[in-house]
Amino acid sequence: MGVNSSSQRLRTALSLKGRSSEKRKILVLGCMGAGKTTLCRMIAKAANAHLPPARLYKHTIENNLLELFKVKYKCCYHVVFSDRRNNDDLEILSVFRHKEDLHSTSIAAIKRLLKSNLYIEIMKEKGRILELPYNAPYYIQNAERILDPKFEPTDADMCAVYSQTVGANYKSIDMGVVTYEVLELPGHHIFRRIWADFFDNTTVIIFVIDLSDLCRQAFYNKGHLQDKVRTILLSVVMNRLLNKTAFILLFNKRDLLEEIGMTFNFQQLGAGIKTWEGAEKWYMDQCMSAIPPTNPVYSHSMSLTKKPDMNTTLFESLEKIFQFNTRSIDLE
Ligand SMILES: Nc1nc2c(ncn2[C@@H]2O[C@H](COP(=O)(O)OP(=O)(O)OP(=O)(O)O)[C@@H](O)[C@H]2O)c(=O)[nH]1
Ligand SMILES: [Mg+2]
Repeated sequence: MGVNSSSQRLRTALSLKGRSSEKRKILVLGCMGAGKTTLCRMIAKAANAHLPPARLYKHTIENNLLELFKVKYKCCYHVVFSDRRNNDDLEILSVFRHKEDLHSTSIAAIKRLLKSNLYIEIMKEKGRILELPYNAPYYIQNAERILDPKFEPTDADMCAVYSQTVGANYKSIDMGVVTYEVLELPGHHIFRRIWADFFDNTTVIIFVIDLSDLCRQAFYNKGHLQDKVRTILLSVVMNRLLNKTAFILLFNKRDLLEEIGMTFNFQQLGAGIKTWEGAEKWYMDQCMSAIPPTNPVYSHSMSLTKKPDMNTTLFESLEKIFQFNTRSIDLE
């Protein structure tokens, strides 16, 4: 998807006539790590709104890479590797605090670990798949470049990065007569308690859902992850401040569902579901059924980082919602 065609589509969606100095609020909600910040960044980019310069992402990207090895260390500190050097290297990284520049000792340790077959060894020893930080394979593939002292973050790096949103991530998109306020609220449960404080006058809620949850064993522990997203969604839609709000359910990380789902056992879901496509449909139906018939709702399944086909999906829905909204305002 070219940025220009995205910009055009988003501008069409947003450029409907409004009253002078009218504000329209788009609230972006969803669980932790679902992809809300990634989405807001893409909307801002398509709207040519101001984005922080790439160099400001450098430190966080390096920390994401380091985190990969810190998690490994926590998961396997008692495992004795065939190459004892691996333990020493993991130990070096576990105590390293990244302040300004990556230390040469840490860079050397990461490079050695990357050359080893550490992942395979850990999985063999532990007999289970590790919970790795978001986009671990991306960081492994791009580690050499990220470790280079002259490293400059690319667009793809900024898409892959994860840093938990604290407070609110706010973008104001000025279209002349109408200003769109895009507000992401953090997904951690501590912050979910205060979501409702931000519900008044919301035109659209974009609720982002991580499809790759379907490939996590925790999803199949009844009452835990499986019902979590639907329960959160239900508590949102039941709020009376949102009885006229339109919903867009954005099922994200389809790339991961497809990749991991190829070999995952979905029969645990029951209802004869065997494929990742079947699981996806089941999940989408479950979540859609949480929205009352009185609220306009659209749903889309996509991968924000791999194939962000927002032209035919998200922006189309926004266009329809704003058209409907403008008509109902005119009728009043
Ligand atoms: N593989 C894959 N990764 C994605 C996709 N969308 C987002 N991510 C990654 O998922 C991680 C979390 O994304 P964020 O957008 O920061 O998540 P968030 O919903 O804002 O999370 P909180 O702010 O903690 O509530 C990041 O590392 C993203 O790069 C996708 O479609 N596919
Ligand atoms: Mg966020």
